[in-house]
Amino acid sequence: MTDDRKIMRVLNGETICPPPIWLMRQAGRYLPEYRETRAKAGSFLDLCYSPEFATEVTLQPIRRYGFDAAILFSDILVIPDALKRNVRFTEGHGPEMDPIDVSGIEALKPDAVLGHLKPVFETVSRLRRELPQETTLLGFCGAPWTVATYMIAGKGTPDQAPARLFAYREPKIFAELLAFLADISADYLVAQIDAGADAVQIFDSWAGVLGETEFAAYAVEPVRRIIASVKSRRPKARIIAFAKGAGYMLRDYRQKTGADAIGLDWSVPLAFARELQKDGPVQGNLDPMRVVAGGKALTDGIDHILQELGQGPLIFNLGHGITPQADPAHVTTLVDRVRGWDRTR
Ligand SMILES: Cc1c2[nH]c(c1CCC(=O)O)Cc1[nH]c(c(CCC(=O)O)c1C)Cc1[nH]c(c(CCC(=O)O)c1C)Cc1[nH]c(c(C)c1CCC(=O)O)C2
Repeated sequence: MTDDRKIMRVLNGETICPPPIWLMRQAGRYLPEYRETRAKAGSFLDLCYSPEFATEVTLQPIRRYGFDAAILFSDILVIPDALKRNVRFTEGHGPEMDPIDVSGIEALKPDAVLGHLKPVFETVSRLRRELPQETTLLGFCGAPWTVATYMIAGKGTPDQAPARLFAYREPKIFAELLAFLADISADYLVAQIDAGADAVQIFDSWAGVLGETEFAAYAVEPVRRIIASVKSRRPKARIIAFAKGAGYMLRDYRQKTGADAIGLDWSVPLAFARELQKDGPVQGNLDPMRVVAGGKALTDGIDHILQELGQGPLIFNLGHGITPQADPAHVTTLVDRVRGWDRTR
């Protein structure tokens, strides 16, 4: 019997025409209904830890656009929050937390993490009950490198220099931090899968600031460790790995990490993406600014991706998260255009 979840079929290597679609950050501030629920929920973390509100905002983009996947509403920084790093999201500042040092890393304990994240698993279970059967439910976590960059700087910085510097000065303790984060992230993903997630995505949003040697040690190795751990326990788990900005270093990223599909940002040339697609499914890679611009910038960008990648296993997505300025009507145009694509035309 064929699986009616199209995204799961693509993750298993099938080519589907037109390709299934979801958007990174599809639940978010560009939607008026999100802003309304967000205002009711209290702080951003309150929203993440409220199964009722988190379920509601996850479902909002599914109701509006009928995307082929719903992504659990949460944040990659719930892991440092569960590690008691005093994470806060203040209006206009982006995420902040207490910066960690060597002694702070040595004192980290995994024990209370999964207990703290119980409301997230409750959200996943509710979602699986409420979603249409054909909608793939995606769980996620941040890649250890990306999570560590925020933990060390205590915030996002333009090129995450504090974490790069820390890694050069303290390579041993830094590697220990990444291995620690990899192990709790693997447990976290397994718990999401057990609660009802069909597949999971690992977000390495800051992979692109790493040099070659560091990419191997800090981006590839910890993600490989997570995937090996998850797959040893849940062999049917399907995993998408998204290393933003990694460029040519993606050439053997799938093989080296064991990911089923790889996410591509918009800077990846489509000819190179086609090479990567010979080894398995790819996901991406429309520039989110094309969705803000609309018009010909939007439709040309969509058509180019469909022409170049539509003959192989593709999950249509953006190359990074949709931004608050995007017009919800442009998203309708995007979804209609992808769904209306006919490769024989
Ligand atoms: C680096 C990163 C973070 N969080 C995430 C990443 C990796 C992906 C990426 O690179 O975008 C992942 C994330 N964050 C959020 C989701 C929800 C699911 C979805 O994709 O719809 C997911 C998958 C909600 C969110 N996470 C955040 C918001 C906006 C906060 C709000 O609503 O007030 C949302 C909807 C806050 C957040 N969280 C983070 C930042 C840097 C910010 C501030 C930037 C911003 O405001 O857009 C950390």
